[in-house]
Amino acid sequence: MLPRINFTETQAYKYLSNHYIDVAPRHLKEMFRDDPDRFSKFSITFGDILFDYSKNRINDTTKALLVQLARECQLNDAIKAMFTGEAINETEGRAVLHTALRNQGGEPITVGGKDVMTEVKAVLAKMQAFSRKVIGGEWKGYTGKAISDVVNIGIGGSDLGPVMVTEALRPYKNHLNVHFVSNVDGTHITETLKRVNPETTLFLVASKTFTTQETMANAHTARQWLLDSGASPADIAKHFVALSTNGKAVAEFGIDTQNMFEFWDWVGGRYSLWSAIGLSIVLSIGFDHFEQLLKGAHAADDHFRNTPFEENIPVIMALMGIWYNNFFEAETHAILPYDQYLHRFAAYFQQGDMESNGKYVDRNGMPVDYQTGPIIWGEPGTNGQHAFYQLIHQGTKLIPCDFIAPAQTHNAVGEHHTLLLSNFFAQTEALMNGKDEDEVTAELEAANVPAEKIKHLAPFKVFEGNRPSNSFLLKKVTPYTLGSLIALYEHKIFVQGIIWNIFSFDQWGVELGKQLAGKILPELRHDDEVQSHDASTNGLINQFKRWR
Ligand SMILES: O=P(O)(O)OC[C@H]1O[C@@](O)(CO)[C@@H](O)[C@@H]1O
Repeated sequence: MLPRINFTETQAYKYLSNHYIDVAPRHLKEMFRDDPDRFSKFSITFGDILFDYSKNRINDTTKALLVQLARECQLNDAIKAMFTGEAINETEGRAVLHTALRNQGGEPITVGGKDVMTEVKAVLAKMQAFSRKVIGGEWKGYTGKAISDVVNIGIGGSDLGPVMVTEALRPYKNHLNVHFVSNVDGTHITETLKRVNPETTLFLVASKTFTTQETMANAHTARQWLLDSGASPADIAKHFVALSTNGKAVAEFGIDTQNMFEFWDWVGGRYSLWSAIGLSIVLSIGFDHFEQLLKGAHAADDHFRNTPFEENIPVIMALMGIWYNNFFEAETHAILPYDQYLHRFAAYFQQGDMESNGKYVDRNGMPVDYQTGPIIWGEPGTNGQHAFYQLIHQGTKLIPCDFIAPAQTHNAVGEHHTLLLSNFFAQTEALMNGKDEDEVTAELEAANVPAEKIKHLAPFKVFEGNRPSNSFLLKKVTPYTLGSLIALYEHKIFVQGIIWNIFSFDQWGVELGKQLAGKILPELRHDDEVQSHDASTNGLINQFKRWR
């Protein structure tokens, strides 16, 4: 069982609350001026990843107190509980073992007295064998042609991870075209089916529960599309495989369970890309690269499990986030990858973080009286600079940012990468240093702006600075480094959930909307006016009926 500690009642929290009063007014510019070792002190190199957290509003005391907070919240015990398969997802009575999916250590990991590594390895072998047949052209469609296109039908954790990884690792992709359909909006499946040939298309129905409304609707539409194209029911097996924990529902859909790639209840949907849900990744980049992704994640697991908190990247990431979330009252956290291939990285962690820690009830079942999970958002740089950086630089909200960039690009054209990286370095420097009134005035004078205009203009051109950021510099985005980076973020989320005394691995909050949609659906299947809801919902539904 996970500890039940209210972090706001710990000694560390009390010290941090007082410390905040001292350190909050200090400017990062002064902190760097007063401590020449600041960068070396507050950065960690982990393989080909440099994590620089020196541009945070902290000093040695802050770091020590935050680490003490982690200790007082018994984080070590919680880490052991997760890695050893304890049922830490207590409301669902499940272990949380996405780490087992990428375990390279060879040691057994038991759930319910059974070593799960046997099954994990068996499914990986099945994925490897299957992908070889599809990529190699041995797997044929109903007219005897090789597969050219793969369509992953899934949503949430059965979509976002595969999308993010296949996009991030585009430089490693093979000849197969991989498509993703997630939304129940008919546009998504319609626009995708326009682009593929039924004879050479393989559908992956990706659903842990195999009951998700959107996925089942899209899968049935795809199945009908195949039949309408001339395939027989017997041909379904050539064009559909299932990625699921629910063999019964897979069989009921009409997919041969021989064509099912299994995973297990101890794999959370938003932590499932390492499992059979990752089959679209394997088909896109090949099993060997997928294995590198797993190995990179395992290396991060090792780092997280065996490194003292002071030098532990996920722990430091988490504690920085708690410092802003619970002491500076920041409400969001921006993830800004300076790498176009990582354009879905922030979206992936919107689910990963917000579905894990968007909770208001603590592990005792009581409403919390402090802030829990932040709002995660972000877009690639440099595009964000032309969209929302105005607010980050000069808005009234404090927005802690993670900047991520590769030292080496996969597309060395002209000096594009140098231009990109110059912006990557400049943005965190600008956020930290800002530009004071003297500097603004000097610039305007140098530009021969008349004094009375300078007086009027200067306030709008001053940047307060002192706006915090983390920087992740990767040597290159490869399957291995990407695997490590994703796992580092996963463990950050875990650490924050432990300290906030919440359960990070269930998601009861997604159920009510689904439940109500299930009640409204039959009301939309006829044209009679509805009066069964509040005036707004009735009004909306009835106008919809008049207009459709
Ligand atoms: O994989 P499946 O069972 O179809 O669930 C899809 C997604 O739906 C949820 O919102 C849970 O209902 C996410 O947690 C999950 O990743």
